[in-house]
This record gives sequence, C-alpha cells and structure tokens, in this order.
Amino acid sequence: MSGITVDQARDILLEKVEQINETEVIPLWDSVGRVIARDIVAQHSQPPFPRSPLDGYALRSEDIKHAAKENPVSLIVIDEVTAGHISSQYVSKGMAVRIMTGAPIPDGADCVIRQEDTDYGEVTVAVYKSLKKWQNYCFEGEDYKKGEVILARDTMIGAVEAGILASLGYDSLEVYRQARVMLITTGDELVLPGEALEAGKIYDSNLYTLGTRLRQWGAQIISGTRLEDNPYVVAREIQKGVCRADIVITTGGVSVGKKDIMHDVISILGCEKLFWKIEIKPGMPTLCAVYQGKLLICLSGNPYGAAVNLELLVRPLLAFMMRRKDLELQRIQAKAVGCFGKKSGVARYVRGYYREGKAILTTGSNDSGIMSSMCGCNSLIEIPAGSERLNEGDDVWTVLL
Ligand SMILES: Nc1nc2c(c(=O)[nH]1)N[C@H]1C(S)=C(S)[C@@H](COP(=O)(O)OP(=O)(O)OC[C@H]3O[C@@H](n4cnc5c(N)ncnc54)[C@H](O)[C@@H]3O)O[C@H]1N2
Ligand code: MOO
Repeated sequence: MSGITVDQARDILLEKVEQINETEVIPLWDSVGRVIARDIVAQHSQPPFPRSPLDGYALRSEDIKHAAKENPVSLIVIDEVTAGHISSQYVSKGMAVRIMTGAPIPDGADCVIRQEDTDYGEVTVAVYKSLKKWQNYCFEGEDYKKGEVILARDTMIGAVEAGILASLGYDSLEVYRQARVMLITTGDELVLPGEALEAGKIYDSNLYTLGTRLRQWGAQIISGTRLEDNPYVVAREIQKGVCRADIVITTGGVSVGKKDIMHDVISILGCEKLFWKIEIKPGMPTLCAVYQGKLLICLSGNPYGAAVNLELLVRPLLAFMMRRKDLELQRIQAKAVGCFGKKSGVARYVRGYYREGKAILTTGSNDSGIMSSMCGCNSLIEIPAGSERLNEGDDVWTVLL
C-alpha cells in the first residue's frame, strides 16, 4: 500500500478550498441550516412594552400592601386591556385595570395580581393578597434590548434562531450561499431509477446516496449526472460544469481495471493530481485532483466506499466552506459491542450504531459493495491500521454520522 492516511488526505483537501464569502437574501422559511452573514442587531426591544404574564389586574403594590383573604382591598376598575391592545388610562392610587396575559401594563401600575386572588370584580375588585413592587411584571426588553447583537454573523440558523429572527421582524435575511457541488456517477452498467433494468446493468444508487447526503448537509447539487465509461465524455462534462461548481465529485472508475477511466479524465483535463489511494478500507482507490482551481474528488464506485469517503473527506470540507461547525466530524470513544474478526492492515471503518457510550457492530456484511447493511447505522467504528481482531469490550473510536 503506497497511499496516505485519511487524516493526511483530509488535510490536503482542506488546503485547497476556501470559505464561501458570497451571500444571498433568502426567505426566513428556507433559512434553517443556513449561516447568517451579518450580525443581527435588534431594531426594537423584546418585549417592546412592559406586559402582563397573567390574567388579572394591573395595580399599584402600595395599594394592596395589607391585602389578605380576611382583609380584602377594594380598587376601582377603570379599564380593561387584552393582548394586542393598549389602555390609555393611568393607574392612580386606588385604581386597577383589568388585564389579560400578554397585554401592555398601563402606566402607573407596578404589578399584576392574578385573578384567582381577587373576586373577579368588573366595576370594583376585591384583592385578597399583597404583592411586591414589580411582581408579575414583565419588563420591556427583558428578553433582549434594542441595539443588542442578538445573533452573531456565522451563526447557523435552526428553529430557535428562525423564531428569534421572526421576533425581530425579519421575513428574509442575508446568508452565505451554499456550496455548489457537481455530482457525476460513472459506469456503463448504471441505469437510472425509472429506466428498464437490462441484463448486466444495475441501478445507479450512488447518485441518490451521495446526492441526498450532500443536500442534507446544505450543499446545492448543481448537476447530478450519470455518465458512461468514456473518459472524453466525463472530461467534457466536468469542463462544461466546473465554472459553476465549488467541488466536483465523481464515483467509479478509480481502480486499476480497463474501464477505470478517471485516471484518463484527469490527464485529458490536465488536472493537478493530489493523490491516488488512501490507506483506508473501504474506498482505498480514492483519487483527488485540482481542476481550474476546483477540487475534483473521485470516489470509488462501491456504494459503501463512496459513502464512507463522502463522510470522512467531503463533509469536513463542506463544514469549513459553509461555516457549518455542526458538520465537523465528531469522533467519540466507546466500548465495542460485538466483534470484528479480520485483521486490519489499513485503517478500517465498519458500520456501527452508537448509543450511550457503546459502539455496536452490525451483524451484516461490511463489504464495500453492500448497501443493505448500511441501513440504520449512525456511526463508523474505526479499526486502526495494524489491528488484530476487534473484541467485545475493546475501546474504540467512532465517527458519528
Ligand atoms: N485488480 C484489482 N481490482 C480492484 C482493486 C484492486 O486494487 N485491484 N481495488 C478494488 C477496490 S478496493 C475498489 S473500492 C474498487 C473500486 O472500483 P472503482 O472505483 O473503479 O469503481 P467501479 O469499478 O466503477 O465500481 C465498483 C463497484 O461499484 C458498483 N458501482 C459503481 N458505481 C455505482 C453506482 N453509481 N451505483 C451503484 N453501484 C455502483 C459497480 O458496478 C461495481 O460493482 O475496485 C476494486 N477492484
Ligand atoms: O477500497 Mo474498496 O471500497 O474496499 O472495496
């Protein structure tokens, strides 16, 4: 084996990409998973006015200082205010305003008594309990204040951030653009789902496994194409599309067979070759190059090999390019449950399920061409280069998917 390690491969690739600085304005509805390109400064305080947290009466705490069940204090009810409306009344000594949750507290009042502690009076109200000043009183700006940076640039938007942006009045916002990926699968044997399956052919699954995973990470697939094993056809397609893409990803044709055309493709295009072969199973023959300043990442055709290398190599690139810290690889230590019998000359990544400190090895096949045993896996268990068999209870590192 004359390859490089997967960590070396990742570092080489990371050096060839840049963070995306171009931005675009998108609707708030489409913003989850995108990254904010400007500090978001509050244009108003939240709440924008002091408001009641209860259904009850806004009043002056001084007036009910001695109120108790056996010593009710009677106040004159001068107005009623519900959420969405305002009372223009000033609450003076001996007065109260009937108020509902979320309504602005009128001037003069410094607390709100909940209605359960009164006789629910509409003209006058008997109050059965005392309150301290500012009790049950939500201050203007207690959530955030006008002028504060509420969400810093480079924050990824999730549901909570989308809600905060909505509370600030945004219905669209400026985010960094997505990474653009050109995805090509190669192989004379491939037909697209929906087409007839003739003898010797298989359906193209990589286009979907990789394409949907890339989309899940927030990348934009600018073209997803299946091509025949003809290096000129593949080279032409890359030549045509590369200017619109940040990265070109292909699968198939990277090994040593007669139709392993990607070696020819990179020489036809005159690419700068970065490496061929990584000391890893699966996906050992991965071939990487630079074409017109863009990374060309040629993954093995084997579905598991392609999927694993997409996780280990492409995901960290997208994390960096799109400022998506959540996409950075997360490796955690765990205790193996189950065992793996084969020796590993090179680093091996086997299908696993991680839960509560345990890395559970699946019982299905770990061969590179097998897809069905990938179902339900949420992690890749690392078996370091040079390992003997992996036994139950061994400490292992596992990469979360
Ligand atoms: N003599 C040797 N043969 C092979 C070696 C070797 O060192 N010496 N390496 C093996 C390893 S390891 C791998 S990995 C594969 C890599 O092959 P390629 O990347 O060239 O991929 P293909 O030959 O095109 O395909 C491999 C396999 O995967 C199927 N495939 C391809 N594309 C798709 C797709 N889009 N969807 C579903 N399945 C796909 C394809 O039909 C093949 O069965 O080479 C070994 N050989
Ligand atoms: O490197 Mo290959 O994907 O193991 O069969």
